[in-house]
Amino acid sequence: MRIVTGEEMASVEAITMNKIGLPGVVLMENAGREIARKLIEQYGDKRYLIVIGAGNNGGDGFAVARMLMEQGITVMTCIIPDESRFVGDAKQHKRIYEQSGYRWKYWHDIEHEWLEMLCDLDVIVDAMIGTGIKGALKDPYPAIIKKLNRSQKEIVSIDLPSGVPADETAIAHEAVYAAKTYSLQLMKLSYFLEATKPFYGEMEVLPIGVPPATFKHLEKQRCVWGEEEVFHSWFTSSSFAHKGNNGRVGIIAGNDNMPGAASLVTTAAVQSGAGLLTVGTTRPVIQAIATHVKEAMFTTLSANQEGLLAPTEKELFAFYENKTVVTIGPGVGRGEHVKDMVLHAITHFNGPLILDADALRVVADCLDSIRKRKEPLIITPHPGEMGMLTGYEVEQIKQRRFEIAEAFARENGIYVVLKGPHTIVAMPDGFLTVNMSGNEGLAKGGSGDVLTGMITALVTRQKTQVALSTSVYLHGYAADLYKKEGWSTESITPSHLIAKLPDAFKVVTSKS
Ligand SMILES: NC(=O)C1=CN([C@@H]2O[C@H](COP(=O)(O)OP(=O)(O)OC[C@H]3O[C@@H](n4cnc5c(N)ncnc54)[C@H](O)[C@@H]3O)[C@@H](O)[C@H]2O)[C@@H](O)CC1
Ligand SMILES: Nc1ncnc2c1ncn2[C@@H]1O[C@H](COP(=O)(O)OP(=O)(O)O)[C@@H](O)[C@H]1O
Ligand SMILES: [K+]
Repeated sequence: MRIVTGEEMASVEAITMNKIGLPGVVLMENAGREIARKLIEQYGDKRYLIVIGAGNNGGDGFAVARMLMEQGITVMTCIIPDESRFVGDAKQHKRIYEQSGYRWKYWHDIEHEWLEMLCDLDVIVDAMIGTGIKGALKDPYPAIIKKLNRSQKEIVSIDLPSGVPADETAIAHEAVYAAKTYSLQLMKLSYFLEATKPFYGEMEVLPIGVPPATFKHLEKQRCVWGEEEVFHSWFTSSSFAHKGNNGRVGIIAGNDNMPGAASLVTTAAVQSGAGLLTVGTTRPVIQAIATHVKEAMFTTLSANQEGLLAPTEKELFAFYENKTVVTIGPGVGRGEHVKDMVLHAITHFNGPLILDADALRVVADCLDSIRKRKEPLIITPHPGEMGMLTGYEVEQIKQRRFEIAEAFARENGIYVVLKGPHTIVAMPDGFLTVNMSGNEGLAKGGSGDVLTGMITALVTRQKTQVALSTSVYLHGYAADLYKKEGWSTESITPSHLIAKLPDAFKVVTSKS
């Protein structure tokens, strides 16, 4: 499922109409039929108010109103702008509605009896503004939206909650708080942002007949990576595989005060299929974790007086030998020692390199070396770490996460896993995948270490993009499985996630 901005949606619709030859009125008819069908399925024979704006979103509203009325359902249709404002497909659908014998009223004529009207209606359909919103909301929309939001009625928005932009533009005005949003054909980007998602309520995508052939014309390709994609992209190990085929994994993690991070990343990698795994860490960390990570081998790396890893060049070269992937970061602590180690791996390790947690703090200083690197480099920042890398405030990262992740991946030729609800994976060529699994049970120290372990294991056995997007999906899905079993999200810990991986991984062999 693709994710688009308003402009991108308009561009695929334009190709549908102008090149493929499917008229806009037909798309609008399809939208009306799908939405009316859904409304009847969800709410049945209730009393509806359809609130219509002057653009094509309003045109959808006329189509929905007509189709509900054709079923004998009670509908009150009201329009906000002067009727002369309707043009094109919306004008055509207004005409079809009127020629079918149905009536509408002006909003300003019914406004004074709004409170009485509320007693006689159950569902409000918001067909005021969709992807065509421009700038700050103009009168009378803010006041109308306030009224609708206060009505305590079920509001269903067509395509977008009116007032919410489809893209990453911040909203500084009123917007409809919908109980449900029926998004037309493709998902809109603002659904994935913390500031705008709450306006959507429950979101469902309804097909309106835009041919998939048009999607390849989209300049930016963004997709949801879910169960279907995980299943179809998975490359199964051969039954003749030996441990060497499943990756010789090296993880540099932990410090004397943080053995837990090393333990979580390692256990998650083992549980995700790593063939041979070596942990490079301090002696005390090895003593602390060796008994419960039985499958791992250990290499003692030098530490400084504070118990932080400070491996010598010789130790690092020896560590890279025969490794098909190296991961650096979880629990390594902060300090100069980290920069030396990370820069060394960027320059001298000839394989996929994953940088996480404390290792990310030094990435901004290593960008010249990163750009020269040939093998894949993967970073896994949360918004705070992404802020450090790019110089943006955390709030800016959250608001413009698609744009920032994509730009950073492209400019530096790397893979960016920008974590948080709806984690984004950005590829060096600008392709983005977005995750829909996971819940607030993951918002705990150590969850990121588990994800990094999973990525480490998968990167040597799958295409890099598949390994990253699939790890992110399964990581969140493991948390969702607990929720489905009735666990409270408070009780889900990173260790539980690892214990659930065998169930989560069932997705790669069979669809539920
Ligand atoms: N034939 C088509 O073009 C199709 C369009 N579709 C629908 O059309 C929508 C997009 O249509 P449009 O591009 O006409 O745009 P919209 O109908 O989403 O919005 C444009 C209308 O909103 C008003 N508006 C914009 N910004 C405003 C602001 N800040 N304050 C107050 N009013 C504002 C404009 O004056 C105009 O009347 C989609 O969301 C979808 O619902 C679908 O029916 C598919 C077919
Ligand atoms: N509310 C949430 N919903 C979904 N996923 C979440 C949520 N909060 C955190 N996560 C996920 O949990 C992980 C947390 O990683 P991170 O912040 O690096 O934690 P840590 O450094 O403590 O391991 C990421 O994969 C993130 O996407
Ligand atoms: K709308």
